[in-house]
Amino acid sequence: MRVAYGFDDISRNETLIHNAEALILGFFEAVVPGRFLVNISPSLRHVPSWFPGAGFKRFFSDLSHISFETLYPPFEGAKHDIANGKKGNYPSMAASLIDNLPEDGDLNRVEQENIARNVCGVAYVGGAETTVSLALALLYVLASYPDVQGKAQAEIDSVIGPDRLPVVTDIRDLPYVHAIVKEVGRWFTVLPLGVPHSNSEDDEYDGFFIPKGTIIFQNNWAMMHNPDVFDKPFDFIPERYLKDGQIDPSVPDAEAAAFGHGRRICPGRHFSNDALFFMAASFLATYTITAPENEEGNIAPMKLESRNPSVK
Ligand code: HEM
Repeated sequence: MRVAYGFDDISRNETLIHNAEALILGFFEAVVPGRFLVNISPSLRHVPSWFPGAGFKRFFSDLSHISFETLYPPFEGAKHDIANGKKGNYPSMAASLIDNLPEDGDLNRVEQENIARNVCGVAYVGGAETTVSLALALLYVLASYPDVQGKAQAEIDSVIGPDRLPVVTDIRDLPYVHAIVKEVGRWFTVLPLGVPHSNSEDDEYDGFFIPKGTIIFQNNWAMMHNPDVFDKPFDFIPERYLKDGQIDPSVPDAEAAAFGHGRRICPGRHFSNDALFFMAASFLATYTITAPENEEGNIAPMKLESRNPSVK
């Protein structure tokens, strides 16, 4: 929220977070092939919304309302803040895009403002659930693998010391923490089947004919857990990314598949990698993450699960 719009105000953020979550859940429900009969029989789009079986119309009408609420109020809020000289304490995408908009009355103003609004909205919606999900996975693995956590803390103690907190540029000097970030992205694979695509022309792959318009899922999870590429793929082993104590760039990381492929590959991957490194290094420098204890004082089993069937 702070990166997209520069907002720090928790109560203001709560509404926006709530709307964005509802939008993401709705989006992932909507893209499930066959979820709505209208995808199979497009003529159903002509039936009125009160007609039995036309629940999809109400679903999309609600989603369109949530989409409006997610896109417009925060951007208008950022514009209002800037117009009133409140730039916020941190740089934000909205602040820099709004600063560069053409003057009111310029012929390009409406189009450029639309683009700026959508860029901020998509960055927030696309980045929030995914990065938060990966951050939870990070806490889970740190609590589950105390030896990994201990090695990372020892690295931070020896490189950074007790007098300051780590920053993003420390990544070069903290290869073990960097390897944890790479391994959690591979091991967890936030969007296991990516985002569905469709081919615009007939195609053939490996002897299979793929007619135009086929819905295609990428099995990113399988690529990131391929035993021919990764030894013990289900184990959490940051060391697989290290060679002679440094990051080994020849080992495929999340950027090889977990962020999608081709020209629609996730544009937020570098930001997300940096954000996760920053979180990991900050947690490790200030806390020791442990699994919760049950009433008898024993370690309670943990389960990593998400409300969203597509984002783990
Ligand atoms: C752990 C974090 C993230 C993961 C695992 C992730 C994963 C993905 C995947 C799999 C896609 C679909 C790519 C495809 O169609 O093949 C995607 C698209 C996208 N992501 Fe991310 N993402 C993450 C974080 C972010 C962040 C932080 C941002 C923005 C700041 C972002 C913005 C986007 C956008 C705008 C798209 C749509 C791109 C397009 O369709 O052209 N993502 N992401």
